[in-house]
Amino acid sequence: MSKEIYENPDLKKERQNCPFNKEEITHLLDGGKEKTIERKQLENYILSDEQLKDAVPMEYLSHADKYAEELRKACLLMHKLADSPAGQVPTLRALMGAGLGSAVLKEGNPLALHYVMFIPALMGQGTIDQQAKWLEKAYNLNMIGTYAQTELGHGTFLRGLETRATYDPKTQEFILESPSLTAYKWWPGSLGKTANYAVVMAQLYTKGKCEGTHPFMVQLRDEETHEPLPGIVNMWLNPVCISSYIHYGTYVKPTNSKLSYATMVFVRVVVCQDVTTNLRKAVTIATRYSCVRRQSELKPGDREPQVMDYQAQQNKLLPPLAATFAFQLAADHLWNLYHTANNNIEQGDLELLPDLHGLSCALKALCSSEAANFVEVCRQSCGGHGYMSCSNFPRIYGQVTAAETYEGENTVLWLQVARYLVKTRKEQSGGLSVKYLIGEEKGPKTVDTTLEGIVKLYRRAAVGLVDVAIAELDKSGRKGEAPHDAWNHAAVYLIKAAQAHARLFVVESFVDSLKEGKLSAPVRTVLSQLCELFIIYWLLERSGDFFLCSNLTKQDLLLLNSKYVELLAAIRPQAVNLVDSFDLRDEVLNSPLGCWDGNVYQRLFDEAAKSPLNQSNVHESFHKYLKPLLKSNL
Ligand SMILES: CC(C)(COP(=O)(O)OP(=O)(O)OC[C@H]1O[C@@H](n2cnc3c(N)ncnc32)[C@H](O)[C@@H]1OP(=O)(O)O)[C@@H](O)C(=O)NCCC(=O)NCCSC(=O)CCCCCCCCCCCCCCC(=O)O
Ligand SMILES: Cc1cc2nc3c(=O)[nH]c(=O)nc-3n(C[C@H](O)[C@H](O)[C@H](O)COP(=O)(O)OP(=O)(O)OC[C@H]3O[C@@H](n4cnc5c(N)ncnc54)[C@H](O)[C@@H]3O)c2cc1C
Repeated sequence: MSKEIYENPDLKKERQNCPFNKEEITHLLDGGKEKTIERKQLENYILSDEQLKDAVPMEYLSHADKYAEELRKACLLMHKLADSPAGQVPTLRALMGAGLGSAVLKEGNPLALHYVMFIPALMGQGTIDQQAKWLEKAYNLNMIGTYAQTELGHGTFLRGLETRATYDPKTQEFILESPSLTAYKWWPGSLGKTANYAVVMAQLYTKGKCEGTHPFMVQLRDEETHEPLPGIVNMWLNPVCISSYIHYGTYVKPTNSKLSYATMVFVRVVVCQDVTTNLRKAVTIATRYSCVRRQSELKPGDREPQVMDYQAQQNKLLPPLAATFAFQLAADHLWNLYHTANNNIEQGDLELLPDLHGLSCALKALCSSEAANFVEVCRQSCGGHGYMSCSNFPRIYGQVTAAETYEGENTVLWLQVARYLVKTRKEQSGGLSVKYLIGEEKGPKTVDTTLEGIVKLYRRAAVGLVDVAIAELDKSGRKGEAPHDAWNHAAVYLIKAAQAHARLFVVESFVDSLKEGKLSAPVRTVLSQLCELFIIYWLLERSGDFFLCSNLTKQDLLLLNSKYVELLAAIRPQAVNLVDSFDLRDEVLNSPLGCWDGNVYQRLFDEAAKSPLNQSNVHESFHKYLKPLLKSNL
């Protein structure tokens, strides 16, 4: 007799009469029906392997045991990738895209940097010969690499890195050295115990001249014993300059000194997708739990309502739900720009490089910071149970908030965006993705609160805030301030302008995707509601920018507020169906609060029972410490 599959009655009711085809949204997010099939096959291939499951919850292991257990699973995962019917590279991309790795490697993947930075650095910076020598070895996992750039004393300011690579024309070798404690490479993932090679970013010195930071391939450990090579602590020998610019002893400048930063640009593009995947998990957990959880009294005397029926809860969860679609579509646009720009760069055409740098910095900073804020709101929306480690919110939050710092600390990236915007606006040239900055915004300044009208408001804010920042810079200049002081004293305005530009890109991506997309009417309706909700939400959150740069009035704002709460009520009935469309398996969500069947309380109880402290009624520490205290009559 087939076991009756439990489904929480409230969730069951939420799923009845769904007005749209969930699979259509799943396919949209996956990039098509075929991609969904591939993803599901990969999920089955990975998640069905009993050896990839944790014998005990990771939180109860020691630091060293956690490392060993994650390394065991990571190595097994790599074997599965290599044996994957879909091929190693497509499977890896699918694994990363689906956020599957973190479903298996809950404390972090000791081999992630090998795939996310080491191999991309070889592919993006290595010469043909170097790629022939190392890429196959790296793909075959005959070497494990990392990307060692950050030092104890420098992470942001790459021109300040202290690690030196001095070219010796006699031996035609580079001598790498860490001249001081602050020069020690610090933070690179896998560097401590796992990697035996690294791409090391160092200042290249040749003929007594510093030619700036360049990537070097360095062997860190013996391939057999894994012992660190002699002198590895503060002196490295025999590194090889990747994409060598040393030709017969002479340094040949690259066409653009920032091409050595290319790996970071790639990862910033990847991070946008990764934080969106994590946000989808958090929103799914919080939404399902909010429809299972009944609490308090809405109508006196009535049954306790689902907490999702409180407008306050909808205000917490529906904007992040909408954001998952907005960020996914923007990340897709950025990924396409990345590919176009990269193909052009390979042909020597660098025209799109500034756009790619500006946009990748903008979107990485925006998506990571917004996702971190939204994940925290999702956690808080689940009350005490959201605080538990098993809810998975602490881990998801740790992953998205790290992205606010790594791959370029967000403030620093915002200032990079501002530099690009000011230059584009002042020079009235270039700026593929900021064409609105070239020439004047045409048309009347009257405000209409249609979708198109709201997008125009975002454009006015984006160009207006750049002009405000430029006015500040010019004012400081007129007072005789040096450009670097004027820049520093305008930082607040510059960052606001950069953020407004990033939000405009996300808003336009969302609106344009709905215009272009071949969507059924029911899907278009619900996604249009989410789009309108999200762009009004952001406008209300930052209304000051719009008051400053457009003719927005108090009446307009009150009208938009009313529209916003109407949209909350309109979308509320579809919240569970929308998160179901993400098609995230329970093993990927890894949270008793977010499981598909809504059997929350039993699963919470089962999780608690796994704690070592719950394996006996009285822990041994009672007899050692508490009992003597109780008897001590202090
Ligand atoms: C850019 C800097 C801040 C400043 O650099 P400079 O000082 O050299 O430049 P200037 O500011 O003077 O500008 C001069 C000029 O150059 C232009 N410029 C600058 N950068 C670029 C660039 N990249 N490309 C093109 N052009 C550039 C700039 O616009 C100016 O132009 P104009 O003169 O015309 O105005 C620089 O110092 C910098 O980048 N700092 C940040 C350092 C950084 O980013 N470090 C990162 C280290 S690596 C790291 O942190 C790794 C983190 C871990 C990564 C893991 C990612 C995981 C992602 C998800 C994967 C999931 C896989 C698993 C899935 C699962 O498990 O489920
Ligand atoms: C989880 C994690 C994984 C990492 N993995 C790697 C890795 O694999 N490889 C690697 O090389 N690195 C790695 N890093 C390091 C990471 O890249 C750096 O921490 C990051 O680039 C920030 O640099 P920083 O630590 O020097 O911060 P700092 O720049 O020192 O930041 C401190 C403060 O100074 C401010 N600040 C700095 N410069 C400016 C400026 N010009 N204008 C205004 N404010 C400024 C910042 O905004 C910030 O508020 C990792 C970091 C983390 C957290």
